[in-house]
Amino acid sequence: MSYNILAINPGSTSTKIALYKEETKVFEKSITHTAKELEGFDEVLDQFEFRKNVIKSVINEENIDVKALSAIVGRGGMLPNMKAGGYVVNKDMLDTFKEGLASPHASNLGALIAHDLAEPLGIPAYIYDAVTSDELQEIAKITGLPEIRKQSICHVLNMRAVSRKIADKYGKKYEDMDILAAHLGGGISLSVHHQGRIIDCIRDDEGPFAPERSGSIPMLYMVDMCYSGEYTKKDMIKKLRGNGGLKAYLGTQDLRDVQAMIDDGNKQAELLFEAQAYQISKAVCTLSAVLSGKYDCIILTGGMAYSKSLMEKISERVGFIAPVEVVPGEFEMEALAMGARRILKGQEEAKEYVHP
Ligand SMILES: Nc1ncnc2c1ncn2[C@@H]1O[C@H](COP(=O)(O)OP(=O)(O)OP(=O)(O)O)[C@@H](O)[C@H]1O
Ligand SMILES: CCCC(=O)O
Repeated sequence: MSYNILAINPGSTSTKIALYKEETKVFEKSITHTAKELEGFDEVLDQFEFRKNVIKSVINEENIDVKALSAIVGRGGMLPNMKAGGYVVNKDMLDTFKEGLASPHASNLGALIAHDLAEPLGIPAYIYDAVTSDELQEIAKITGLPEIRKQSICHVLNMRAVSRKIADKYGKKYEDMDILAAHLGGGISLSVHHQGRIIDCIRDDEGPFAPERSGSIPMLYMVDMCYSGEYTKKDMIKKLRGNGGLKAYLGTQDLRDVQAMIDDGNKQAELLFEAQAYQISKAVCTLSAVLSGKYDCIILTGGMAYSKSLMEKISERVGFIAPVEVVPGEFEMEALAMGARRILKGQEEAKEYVHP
């Protein structure tokens, strides 16, 4: 039996769509959404019809025979109570989104749209390796306040996909490797993979600043800003995700622009580039303690991993821990489709989501 899988990935500034026939990508398209296009939507879930129509247009343009689809898989969002791997999009999951129990994130639309498109076709809708998949060991969940338990949030989908690729390269099973991975995209997160499980992570709000995110800030400054009366909660969250990091300093979240600024002699851009490498390296070193420095490798992935100079600066600082593997870009569409394929082939069981 051959499987045709449609993968959809709603991101903060784009919607990606891909069709896989078995392991082969038939096409992939990324539709960029301008800030102006999205500014009319108050909440992420308000973008449902807009994003769905974008996907439907691509389906029409690419002449996809939807009747031949075996399943639709969406990127999993900020749902509570998730483990890594695949889930069937069920009623409990849809209710959880509709009741606003998932923090806002564009990927929340993945499940909703996948379900809406799959239901009339009588095929399953899945999500895979959701952002909030949480398999942290107990000790990693402790914070300094008893009322706050750390919840895992990281680029699970890409970091697990790249880790599997590196395991292949090493001729080993992913489940037999100890890997420290850093996803360096518009947002940055890092994770420790031990026996196929992410047992600790550095979330995007507790680590390095990123092209469009503030990363961690000494907390007393944040408390002062929150209570200054100048900012709403929404403003503050936008500083954390969307308007922080390189963008806040230099007006661009594109590392290539920053590199061009440096070439033009911009000293602030140079300092920020150094600081970006410095903070990422410190985060890698922090996580290195989780497995007492014993890692098969460190993986640097995501869009920023295309920057040779950034990779050299980080490798110089962290290479003493383990070999550094640079895997530029992201493999999220492939990871979604291959996850769904494993489920369809019976190699992996899709979990049933339970309302929290
Ligand atoms: N060839 C390149 N050289 C240097 N930097 C690059 C290159 N290509 C992309 N980047 C940088 O990578 C960053 C975006 O990475 P990526 O595309 O992985 O992020 P995203 O998908 O928007 O967000 P996220 O990965 O957080 O979901 C940007 O700063 C971009 O400028
Ligand atoms: C760190 C959460 C994942 C994302 O921002 O895409």
